[in-house]
Amino acid sequence: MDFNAGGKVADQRQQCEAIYRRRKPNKPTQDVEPSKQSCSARYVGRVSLAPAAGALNRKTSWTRSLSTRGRTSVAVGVCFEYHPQHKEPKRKGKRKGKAALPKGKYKFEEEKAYFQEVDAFELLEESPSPKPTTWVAGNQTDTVALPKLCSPLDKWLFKKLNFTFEPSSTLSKILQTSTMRPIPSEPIGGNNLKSSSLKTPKNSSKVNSRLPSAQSRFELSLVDGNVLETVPDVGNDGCEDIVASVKKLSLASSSSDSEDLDPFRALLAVCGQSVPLKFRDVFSSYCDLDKITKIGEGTFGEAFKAGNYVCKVVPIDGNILVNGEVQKRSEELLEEVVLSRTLNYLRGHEGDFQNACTMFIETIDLRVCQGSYDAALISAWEDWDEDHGSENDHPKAFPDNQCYVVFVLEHGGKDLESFVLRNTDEAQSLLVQVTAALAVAEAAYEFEHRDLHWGNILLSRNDSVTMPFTLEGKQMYIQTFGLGMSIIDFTLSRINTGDDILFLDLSSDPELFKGPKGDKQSETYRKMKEVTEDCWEGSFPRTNALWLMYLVDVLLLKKSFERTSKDERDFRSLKKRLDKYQSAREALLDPSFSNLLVDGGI
Ligand SMILES: Nc1ncnc2c1ncn2[C@@H]1O[C@H](COP(=O)(O)OP(=O)(O)OP(=O)(O)O)[C@@H](O)[C@H]1O
Repeated sequence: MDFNAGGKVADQRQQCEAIYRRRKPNKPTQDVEPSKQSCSARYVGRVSLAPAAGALNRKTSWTRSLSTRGRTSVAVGVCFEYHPQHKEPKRKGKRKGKAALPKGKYKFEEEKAYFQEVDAFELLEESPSPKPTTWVAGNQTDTVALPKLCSPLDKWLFKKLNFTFEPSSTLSKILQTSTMRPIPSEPIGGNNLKSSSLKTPKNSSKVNSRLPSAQSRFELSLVDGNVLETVPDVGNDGCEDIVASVKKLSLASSSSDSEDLDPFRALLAVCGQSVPLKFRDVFSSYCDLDKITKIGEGTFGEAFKAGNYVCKVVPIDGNILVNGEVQKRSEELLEEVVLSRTLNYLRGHEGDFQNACTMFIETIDLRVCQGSYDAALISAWEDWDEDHGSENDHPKAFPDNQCYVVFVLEHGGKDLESFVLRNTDEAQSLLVQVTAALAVAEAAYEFEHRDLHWGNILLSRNDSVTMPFTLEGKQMYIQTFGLGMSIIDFTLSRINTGDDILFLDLSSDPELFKGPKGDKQSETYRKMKEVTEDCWEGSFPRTNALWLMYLVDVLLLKKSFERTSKDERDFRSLKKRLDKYQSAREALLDPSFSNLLVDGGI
């Protein structure tokens, strides 16, 4: 490749220390009078409590790992129950919230020294991450200004009452395809499709996605109208009455009584359930419970490996703080579901075959669970904590009535932060894969990821030589050198589903843009703000190019792999050119990528 060409307050602070570990150090404390706190603070006003005394000590990059991708906000309302959790002190020398460090070739000392150097130089504090504000669904044609921070479901209701008297067509579509059920324990890429589920011509995708997935079977079967026939026995308790549930929901949605539009019920319906399940019902579909292992954690999610899949467990709607954060609400999850389902369509099973790729993580299934954490999950959580030192609260704190959404995802491998790249070939392929994925999603859905930091890019090794994708009708292949890449975490992403524009209004999260000067991730948020002029509903594919520039920086500054000084010069000149591109689509035309792209001849 030739790159040259191209609380509450004071009395509670002490207790708060245990659960506000992720807060940024060195931030001025913003105390809030109890009188000013209210339930609505959960959505609109976010209140900072004093950071833990220990947190005032500057963290090193070495311990910052997860925090950079965590959220910093703390929403406090009088309406939450306060449940302080007493975690045991971290084991010395462990990286908090980190995936296992690669063994063997991993140059631990070298990378540690590098991080220390970086800390001394540029990273004065953690990059702030977005607050979990509510999703906003806009509509290109609506001229009526929507309130800024109302729930998507409210907006759906708003639109229904004022415009169409129908639920959002995006949500309707999702409801129509609410039951995606993988066959339990089937290996990824298994090919035992049932003939009944293959009747639709929509399966004739031009895209050679890796292999037909379990999910496609269910989506296809839904197109056939065989929903109940093809739903296997997975967690049957909760989904006996899927159709009734969905019907009930649509009836509710045509009523003018907003109380009928219970977002939790909508979420259940979207997940093809009428009642929440128990964890063991869901997990036992994928593996023996004693085989569950934890593989990662985020501010909101605990990620467990179950068979060949990853189950990300996100607590919802509860009143206790989890990992220092107010829990996400059903309506927020509804939007995330719509977004991840929409990206699933890119896999070529449905819809726009002009644009297709398999580089966005596949959402295999979505489930709503209720209850305290299962013993098997607690045991997996504790094992991981023992090995890695969890930054999250111990899940035994969850009460019996706690609800969760379980995202059953394709296993995408390790995140770029912990993955050890071997050489320049792999690094270049990674860049081309990310660029192509963004280009495809831009073309299909005006997609912008808006938070593509190194924790949100997953990598794995396989025996592939190329990776296919289709961009604006043209099929292409990327040379992979055996590296597979998947993009995760669409919390900040913006997408135009064709019916709705889904985006997170980052103007309501000023902290996001106050990260340390010189920190590449923080600078990228700031550059996005410049580009969008803080108007986050609009389409600004340039933000994708900004994250590509960030990625080049990460490869140059934070990853060590076999490379020459010419390779480094080439990366630097690529970065300069990326600065001129207005989108990932433009970036994909960069001459330096051409050697890794093979025309599929279509
Ligand atoms: N599909 C997957 N395959 C492999 N690992 C995964 C997968 N999904 C999540 N993980 C692991 O779990 C971690 C947490 O996941 P994720 O970032 O989605 O959680 P989150 O709570 O949304 O994070 P954030 O703190 O950014 O909000 C990831 O960094 C990754 O290590």
